[in-house]
Amino acid sequence: MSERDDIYTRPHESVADFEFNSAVARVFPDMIKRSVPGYAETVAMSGIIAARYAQPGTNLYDLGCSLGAVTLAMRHALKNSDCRIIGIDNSQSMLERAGHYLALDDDGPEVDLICADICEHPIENASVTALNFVLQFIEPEKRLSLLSRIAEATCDGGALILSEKIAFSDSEQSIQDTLHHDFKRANGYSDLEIAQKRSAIENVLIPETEEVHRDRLKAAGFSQVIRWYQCFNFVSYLAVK
Ligand SMILES: Nc1ncnc2c1ncn2[C@@H]1O[C@H](C[S@+](CC[C@H]([NH3+])C(=O)[O-])CC(=O)[O-])[C@@H](O)[C@H]1O
Ligand SMILES: O=C(O)C(=O)Cc1ccccc1
Repeated sequence: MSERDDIYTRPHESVADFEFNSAVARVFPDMIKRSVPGYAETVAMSGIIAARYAQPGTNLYDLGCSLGAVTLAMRHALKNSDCRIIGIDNSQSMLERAGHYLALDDDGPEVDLICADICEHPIENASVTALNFVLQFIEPEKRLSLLSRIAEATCDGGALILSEKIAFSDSEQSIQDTLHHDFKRANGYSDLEIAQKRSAIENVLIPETEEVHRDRLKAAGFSQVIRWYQCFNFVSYLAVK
């Protein structure tokens, strides 16, 4: 169903900043699977975690839902619940495709797909929120306010699943970068594709260290933060209110 990601195969004189446009939406499942180590596990376990932390009569959010992979995992994991699942993304191209995937697989609780900026859209009555590889694309100065609004909207005992590409403060950075690039190469990306994608995301995907993430999650109002998954420089945290 998804086409192969060939967006950076040809040489570009100057590489434009990466954006979630229709060309990216078209190849997205292939792109994310070949670019993010552990992506499939992160999505599947987000469903398992959501089922554990969901509370009756609440909302489950998938913020920056793209094609709705986590939305679908939550819906499968919560088949007989009265929760509402809300997927939000500001890319119309992504949401249109998410709508098709959801229509093909409509078993489980109701899902709303909303085209909006997650930094602006209200979040309310949440028990579980997934922010899966999205905070890294939000301007750093807006990140605390988004996480604080999520924490504020989350009921006691509710949770945030935060998945991110992270940065390291020491020599671990170059080891993790090398292994990540080896992963991409093993998945069929050429050195040119890897280099051009790296320039495209340089100014838009801004990773931070684990320490910054943990301190900010606490400052936002979450009482406990655990790292439940890591594959190279891609990490997933569970933050419980
Ligand atoms: N301000 C914003 N408001 C709304 N959406 C945004 C914003 N900024 C970026 N996005 C959206 O966040 C998504 C990031 S992809 C998430 C993968 C998904 N979670 C998955 O588990 O498959 C991750 C990646 O491509 O590395 C894109 O769909 C953007 O349009
Ligand atoms: O970090 C990278 O090198 C990536 O390619 C991650 C990524 C995956 C999908 C869209 C944008 C960035």
